[in-house]
Amino acid sequence: MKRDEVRQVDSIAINEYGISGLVLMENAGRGAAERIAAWCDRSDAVRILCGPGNNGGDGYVIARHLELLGFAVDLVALVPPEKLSGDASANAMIAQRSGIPIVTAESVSELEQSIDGNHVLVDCLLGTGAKGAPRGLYHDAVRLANATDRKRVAIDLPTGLDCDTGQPSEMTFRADLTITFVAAKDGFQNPDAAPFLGHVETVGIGVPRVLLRRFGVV
Ligand SMILES: NC(=O)C1=CN([C@@H]2O[C@H](COP(=O)(O)OP(=O)(O)OC[C@H]3O[C@@H](n4cnc5c(N)ncnc54)[C@H](O)[C@@H]3O)[C@@H](O)[C@H]2O)[C@H](O)CC1
Ligand SMILES: [K+]
Repeated sequence: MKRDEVRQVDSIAINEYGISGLVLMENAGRGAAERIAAWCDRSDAVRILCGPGNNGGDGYVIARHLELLGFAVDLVALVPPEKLSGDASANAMIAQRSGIPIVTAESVSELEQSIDGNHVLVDCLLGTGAKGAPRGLYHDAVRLANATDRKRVAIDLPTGLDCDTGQPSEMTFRADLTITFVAAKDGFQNPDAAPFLGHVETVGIGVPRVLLRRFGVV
């Protein structure tokens, strides 16, 4: 699917079918957590890097469900939870109230302290809302994450990869596993994307079959 199509699925599910965005985010995050749990060792500590939007919001849901599955998990917020909005803000609040460890990292030095070689790293930095190559702190977060030797998971798509063309930017999260929502993105067919996607798995988010049919997903 194209970026715009998958974003339409999201808004049609909410506006035409009346499914709350929170339900979509919960389904996305729970499904992603279950795939990460199946792919990691229970002994792996997992650190989720959260960006400014709903891709970051997914990260707060993933954290809650990974903890329920028995993993040691924490979050690095590149935007303080209180500055988030909408569904991302709601789930950041829930994670905070659930006592899931969250550190904010708003500088490169803070990032350097939190992105280390001891955790499986999950990229919830930028998703389908990204435009162009990761800028500023997001560029640094991808650089630091790629420099560790631990396993890396991308949520929805690797930060830095163009959703529709599959063209990697000069700083693209190099995932071993990519968990994408609703359907694989058109750009995933580009051979240049393969080193950054790793193994790709698709997770459904609960939108009705009739809506998936409208977009040719089923
Ligand atoms: N139906 C679905 O597929 C669902 C998807 N979900 C998740 O939501 C994200 C898309 O969320 P959105 O808030 O629209 O965008 P992002 O999270 O990607 O954040 C965009 C945000 O980031 C800033 N930004 C944009 N480009 C750059 C850049 N090059 N460098 C730095 N910063 C950038 C800008 O502020 C943008 O506003 C989707 O991927 C899924 O993960 C739902 O959770 C469930 C349903
Ligand atoms: K991502």
